[in-house]
Amino acid sequence: MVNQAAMPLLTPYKQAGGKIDLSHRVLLSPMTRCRSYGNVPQPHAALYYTQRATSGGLLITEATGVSDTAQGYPETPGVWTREHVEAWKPIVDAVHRKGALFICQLWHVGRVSTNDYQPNGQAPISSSDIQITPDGSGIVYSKPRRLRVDEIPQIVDDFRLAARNAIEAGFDGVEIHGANGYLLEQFMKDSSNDRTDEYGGSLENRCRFAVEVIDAVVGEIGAHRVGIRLSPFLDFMDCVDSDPEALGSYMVEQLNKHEGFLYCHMVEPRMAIVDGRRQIQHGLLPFRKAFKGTFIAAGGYDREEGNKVIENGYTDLVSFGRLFLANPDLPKRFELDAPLNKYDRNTFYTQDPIVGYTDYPFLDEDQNNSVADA
Ligand SMILES: Cc1cc2nc3c(=O)[nH]c(=O)nc-3n(C[C@H](O)[C@H](O)[C@H](O)COP(=O)(O)O)c2cc1C
Repeated sequence: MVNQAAMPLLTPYKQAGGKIDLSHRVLLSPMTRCRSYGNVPQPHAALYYTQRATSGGLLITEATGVSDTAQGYPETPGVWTREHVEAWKPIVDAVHRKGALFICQLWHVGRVSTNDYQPNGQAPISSSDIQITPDGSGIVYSKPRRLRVDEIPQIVDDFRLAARNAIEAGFDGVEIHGANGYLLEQFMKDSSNDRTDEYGGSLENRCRFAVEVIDAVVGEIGAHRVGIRLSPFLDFMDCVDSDPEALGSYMVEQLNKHEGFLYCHMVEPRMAIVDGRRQIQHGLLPFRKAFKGTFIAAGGYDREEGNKVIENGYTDLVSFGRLFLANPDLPKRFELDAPLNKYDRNTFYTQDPIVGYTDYPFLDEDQNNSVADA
């Protein structure tokens, strides 16, 4: 039998002088699951996350709201009230009992929302009043309201307090959601930011809000507990930048100013079709090279591609989204090169506490062995 335990994804990783000390490099990507009724994390989340927790693993939570204006999807969790903190505690404890690190992703949707999700039915807030163009999916996001300069410190402070709350709930750190077209990106990218004040125009100005959030969160809980997720190449939610390399590089420079920053987590450009096959474009190398700390790559990875990018040093760690959603024992399956459960898109964002959430099957032990020996 081949000794597959030595495969690159399953080798340990230890961050020099930092918190990350892992037995393998197969991370759970942050994934919104819409099962936190009334924004309160539920006991079924403890089962979902512990199913995916391993000793020496690292999990990132679904995006978690920093305030009552941060919402744009049904039943997503928050971390801005005492009730939220108390509800997270047993979930975090359960994951820790399995020996995994657990990071809370902090989120503000900005304009990816409708008035129905907002307090008093007000308009969602954003960097501008540019509405997301309806894409035929049936969802129409509301026209946002441009934040005034004097309102921005309050939003920055919401991130700071949410980070403090996450630490109080027991999380090992936070990941600032600076990706996928949400509020931080609405400021960073030039398609969604038409401001003419100090938060718009130049790259430095467009990144000012994100940098203020990073600085405030680092000031509150320490750089060693703060990571960030960025997706300079993506065009989700109409957020596109005309120079993604410059944007990503500028942000990495800002992170490097914080000695011991927890990690930089970046999402690949969209998959390209090459010779009829979907391929990852591997656009993150310049950022990986420039960033001084732990680097996480995400977006389209599987066992083969994940092993490749660890082996050639393209990244330190890889996060897996849909494959981990559907395969609670993903590291085990990778180890055995076992077949994977298929994910069901129809239940990604539904509210059932079990179906499509905690009912994806684990490998049966006998099947494990036969696959490993094959
Ligand atoms: C159901 C679902 C929910 C997601 N929610 C989030 C989220 O809350 N925060 C985030 O940064 N990305 C989110 N993503 C993106 C994933 O983290 C990941 O980047 C994406 O699925 C690509 O990786 P994959 O090919 O491994 O699935 C979500 C993806 C899916 C499928």
